[in-house]
Amino acid sequence: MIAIYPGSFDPVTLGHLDIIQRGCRLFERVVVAVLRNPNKTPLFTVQKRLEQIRLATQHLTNVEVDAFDGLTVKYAQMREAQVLLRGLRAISDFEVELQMAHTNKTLSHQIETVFLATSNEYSFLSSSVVKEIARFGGSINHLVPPHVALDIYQCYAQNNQISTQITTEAIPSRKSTPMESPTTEILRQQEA
Ligand SMILES: Nc1ncnc2c1ncn2[C@@H]1O[C@H](COP(=O)(O)OP(=O)(O)OP(=O)(O)O)[C@@H](O)[C@H]1O
Ligand SMILES: CC(C)(COP(=O)(O)O)[C@@H](O)C(=O)NCCC(=O)NCCS
Ligand SMILES: [Mg+2]
Repeated sequence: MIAIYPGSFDPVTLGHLDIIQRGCRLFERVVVAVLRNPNKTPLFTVQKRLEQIRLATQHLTNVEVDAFDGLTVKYAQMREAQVLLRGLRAISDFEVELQMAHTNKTLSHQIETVFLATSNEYSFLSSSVVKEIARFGGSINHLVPPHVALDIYQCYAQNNQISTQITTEAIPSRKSTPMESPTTEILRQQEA
């Protein structure tokens, strides 16, 4: 069975990765699908988010990472997937997720939404929380993969939104120069 795990992933967190890893044990294939959403102003481009997720999931053999636009169920049909995989953290998620699942059911009766409950340690974690902590100089090393932490710090540094108040322990050791993209650099090193 093929499952689509759709979302914004701006950026991918350890909470998302936990859902992906557990999904991989349940389904033959998990397609992490990043929505190209013209209504949102994300921190990272879709291309960058794809790179971040690919690097973070490269140890998983049955994961694919892709971008899509339009309706999620149409994308799922195109990929011949039977399941939409989503995570649930709290009641607040439940309301939105249930509405989404019901809407999707009206659009395609064949496709089932499957929810995985968040793991305890990630129940508070969201991409927004990560960005907020980083913006104000806190450490995010326990919340996202190292290459994503570098990307975020770099992004805020470039935007002058992060200040000298970032403590050195908040920033993982880095080899790249400030203007380079750490994720791209890591991918390049691995391809070499
Ligand atoms: N910590 C987590 N545990 C379980 N599921 C999660 C977690 N974080 C996100 N998800 C799930 O991943 C899917 C994609 O979520 P999304 O890309 O909106 O991430 P987010 O962390 O909620 O980001 P944002 O703060 O931008 O809303 C949703 O189903 C969401 O419920
Ligand atoms: C992308 C997403 C799954 C929400 O992702 P998010 O949890 O990252 O906000 C949802 O907005 C979506 O499916 N968008 C595509 C448009 C669509 O299919 N809408 C109908 C279902 S609400
Ligand atoms: Mg969300």
